[in-house]
Amino acid sequence: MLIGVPKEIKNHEYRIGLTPAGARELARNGHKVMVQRDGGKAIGLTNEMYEKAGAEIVDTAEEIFRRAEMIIKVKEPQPVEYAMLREGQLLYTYLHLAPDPDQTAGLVKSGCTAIAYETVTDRKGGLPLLAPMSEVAGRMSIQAGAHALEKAQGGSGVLLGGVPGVKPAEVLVIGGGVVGINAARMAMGMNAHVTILDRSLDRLKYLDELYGHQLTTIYSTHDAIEERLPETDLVIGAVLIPGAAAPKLVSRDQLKLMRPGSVLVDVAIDQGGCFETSKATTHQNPTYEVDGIIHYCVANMPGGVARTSTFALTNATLPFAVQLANKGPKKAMLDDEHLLNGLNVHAGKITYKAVADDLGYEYVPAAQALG
Ligand SMILES: NC(=O)C1=CN([C@@H]2O[C@H](COP(=O)(O)OP(=O)(O)OC[C@H]3O[C@@H](n4cnc5c(N)ncnc54)[C@H](O)[C@@H]3O)[C@@H](O)[C@H]2O)C=CC1
Ligand SMILES: CC(=O)C(=O)O
Ligand SMILES: [Mg+2]
Repeated sequence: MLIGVPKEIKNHEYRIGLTPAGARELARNGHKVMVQRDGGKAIGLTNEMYEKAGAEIVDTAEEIFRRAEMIIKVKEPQPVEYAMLREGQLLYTYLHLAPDPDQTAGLVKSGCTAIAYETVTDRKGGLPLLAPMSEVAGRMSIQAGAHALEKAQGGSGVLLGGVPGVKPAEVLVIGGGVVGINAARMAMGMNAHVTILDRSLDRLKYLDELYGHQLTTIYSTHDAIEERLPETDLVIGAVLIPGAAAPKLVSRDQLKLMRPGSVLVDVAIDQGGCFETSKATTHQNPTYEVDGIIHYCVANMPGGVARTSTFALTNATLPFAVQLANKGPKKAMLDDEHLLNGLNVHAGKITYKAVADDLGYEYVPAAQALG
C-alpha cells in the first residue's frame, strides 16, 4: 500500500503521524511510505531519518493527498485537507466529529473512509489510541493550571503545593479516566489536595484502592460539583462519553461561586468542552477570562510536548496501521471489531452512532457500510 504522512498544519502543532521507526516497520511489511518534507523537523525527526527508514520525502501536502491510498495524520483534517480527500482513500487520525459539523460534512462529501483514533477500542473496554495522548494531556493539565494560577497570568496567586504553614491548593478533577488519573497523580505529586469525581463506581473503587487517603473520590453529580466550587482553585475537565459531545458540567452561573482568579482547564474541549463557558483555544493564546475565572481550553494539548507525544502516539497507532496496510482497510476492520469501532465515516455515510445522533445524520452500522 502507498501511505502518506503530511505535515500537520493546525496552530502550533508539531507532532507528526509516524516516527521514522514506524515508517521502517511499514516498509519492512512491503509498503511504500511518503513523508512530507520537514514534517518532523521541528521535533528533531529529520528528512534524512525518514529516508534512512525507507520513506520517500515529498515536497507538498497536495502530492501526498493525491497519491496516497492511506493518509496517517495526528489532528483532524483542516478544511484545505478534507477538500483533498477522495472516495476510496483511507484517513487514519483523530477526528472528534461530534462537535464539528463542518469537518463532518467535508468528510461525508469526500467519500473517503475515515477511522477516528479516539473511538478505536480494546478488549478491556479502553480507548487505546486516545490513551497515550490522554496521558500526556492529563499530566500537562496540572502544569498548565499551575501556571495559569500565577498572578501575572491573571490567576488568584495560589501555589499548588502550598508551603509549610500555608495550606495547599484544592484541585477538583471531573472524570477519573485516563486524563483524570494522570492529572490527579501530577497534582498529588505537587502536594495539592485532590478530589476526583466520576460516574463509574468501579472506577472510583479502583482509584481509591490505588491512592487511599491521598485522593478523595466522590460520585459525580450536579450537587457534588456545585458544593466544591467555592473552595476549588483548579478544576480539570476530564470527562468523556466516547464519540459524543461532552456534557456541560459547570454553567456560567456557577462561575460566580468560585474565587476570582481560580482556573478551569477543559481537557474535554476536543469533544466540545464540559464547561458552558469553554471555547477552543490554541497554544499561542491558551487562556481567556470569563467572570473573573481563567479558562485554559487548548484542543491539542499534546502538541505542546510534540516530541514525547509523537513517539507515544506512533507506539499505539502503528500495530493497527500495519494491519490496515497488510490486509486492506475492509478486511482489517471486518477481522477486528476494535478497529471497526474506529470507523466514523465511509463512502458518504456516518458509521458511528454518537456522531450521527449528535449531528442529525442517518446512522449506518460500520459493518453494514463496509458491505
Ligand atoms: N485537549 C486535548 O488536547 C486532549 C483532550 N483529550 C480529551 O479528554 C477527554 C477525556 O479523555 P480520557 O480520559 O481518555 O477518557 P476516559 O474514557 O478514559 O475517561 C473519561 C471518564 O469520564 C467519566 N465520566 C463520564 N461522564 C461523567 C460525568 N458526568 N461526571 C464525571 N465523570 C464522568 C467516565 O466514567 C470516564 O471514567 C476526552 O474528551 C478526550 O478526547 C484527550 C487528549 C488530549
Ligand atoms: C486527542 C487529541 O485531540 C490530541 O491529541 O490532540
Ligand atoms: Mg484534541
